[in-house]
Amino acid sequence: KKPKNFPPGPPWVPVLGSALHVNRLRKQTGYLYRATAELANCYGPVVGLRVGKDRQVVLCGYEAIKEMLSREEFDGRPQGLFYETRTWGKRRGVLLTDEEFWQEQRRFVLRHLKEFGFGRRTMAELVEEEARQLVQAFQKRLEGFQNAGVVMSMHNAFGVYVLNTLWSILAGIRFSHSDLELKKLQGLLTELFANIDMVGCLFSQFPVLRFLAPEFSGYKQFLYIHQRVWHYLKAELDKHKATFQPAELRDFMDAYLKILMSDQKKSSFSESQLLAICMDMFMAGSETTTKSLGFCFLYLLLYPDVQRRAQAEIDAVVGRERLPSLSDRPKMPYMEAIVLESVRMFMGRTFSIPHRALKDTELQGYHIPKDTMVICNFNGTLMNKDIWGDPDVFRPDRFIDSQGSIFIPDQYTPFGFGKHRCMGETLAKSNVFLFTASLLQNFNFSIPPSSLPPTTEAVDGVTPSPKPFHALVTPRAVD
Ligand code: HEM
Repeated sequence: KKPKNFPPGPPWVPVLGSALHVNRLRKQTGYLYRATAELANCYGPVVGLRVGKDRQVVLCGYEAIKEMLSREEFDGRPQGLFYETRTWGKRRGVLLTDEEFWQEQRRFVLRHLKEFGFGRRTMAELVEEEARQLVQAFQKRLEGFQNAGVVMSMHNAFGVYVLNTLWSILAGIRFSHSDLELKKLQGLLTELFANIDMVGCLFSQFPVLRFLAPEFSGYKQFLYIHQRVWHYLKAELDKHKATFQPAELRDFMDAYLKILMSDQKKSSFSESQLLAICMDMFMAGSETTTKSLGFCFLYLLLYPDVQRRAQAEIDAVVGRERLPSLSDRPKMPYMEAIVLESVRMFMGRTFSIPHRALKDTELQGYHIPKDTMVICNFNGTLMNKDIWGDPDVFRPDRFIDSQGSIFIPDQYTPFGFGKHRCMGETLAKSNVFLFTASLLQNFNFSIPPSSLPPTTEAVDGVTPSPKPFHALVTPRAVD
């Protein structure tokens, strides 16, 4: 039964709630974010749903999103089977935990990512090294083809390089592009991301299905992938333990191990929690950044004039003698605006990570009972015509004011805000900036001859991906 004054939405039927209605709309529109945006057109910016056992409220307007993200009673994260299974039987990590446990762990992670986690090398050096490797890999592919160029698959060109910046910080590891185990793992994660949604999946909404239909409900595959990830991380942790030197901490794993060995550690610290943090970083950091880069290059193909303007800026600020560095960033507002616009195009097609009401409360005048899942549909802000005018157009200029400086409207919140704000924003933006600037400095990207322009329709999932696309990559002529 709908609670009194619960946000408006489609009718609830026994057991299924509004699941069939939402599913029908999803099939019609192709995406869950579009289905809920349609519901917002019908019922208003705060939509109330029930999907199986989950009571959900989807927010599609800036006012509602701002209110929810800035109020502490919405700082919970959902509970239940799905959130326990993903961290091997108990809710752990930093991505989907809450209250005191999460506060302690978030504080530790943030401090060590800043102070120590970047290790002996700074984050700038790490990202610059990966950008150099990326450019070299492209140059190698082009060897022998001179000016004719090579047609390359672009939607998956960045995964290993993004992962390397993250993994160097966490565990001091750099993968080679051909590492087979890593490729397998990345493939599994991508598959998982395409098969579940931000709001869970069939077995989390209808838990009995894990017994009745373990394969159909996604439970079996979910369990399998998370076990694979666990084995992968555990093997690394064992290596760290075997070579650990308390006086010479190498990376985040070492810093955490040191705390685990101290007498004063709080009860939220454990070895499984360390593995869960690594997995969360893996999941929150690699797919998001890689897909933002994917959308970035998709739009650069579709908007060659944006590419030319970026290259003119790179030539003027950096020249052609050295690769761009992060210290060039403040002098390159157009490149910075490309980063903001690419992330808008990516996050404008999805939701935030779900929050949970920690107590009975109100939001925008509606009653929200304790434990309701509350989720932001960023499509309602990042792709809103009233805010952006032409949201479907890739126009970095929208982030540049009349003085030529970066201007970011309040409604631009792809990293969330409030207490759960993204922990990897700086790293993600640095990666997108430097990888894109380094490639554009050296190559031109165009639609391959006799191919149609790539579609901007995405593959749905936890986060959207560009559909596979190719670019003709040619070396830039040196003047
Ligand atoms: C373009 C890339 C990225 C985007 C668009 C993005 C976006 C977000 C969003 C919307 C949230 C949820 C905020 C909320 O629940 O209110 C979030 C949380 C989070 N992100 Fe990111 N993120 C990105 C990259 C990264 C990277 C590279 C890392 C890791 C270094 C990371 C780690 C996290 C973590 C750990 C959280 C959970 C924070 C918490 O609940 O306290 N993210 N991110």
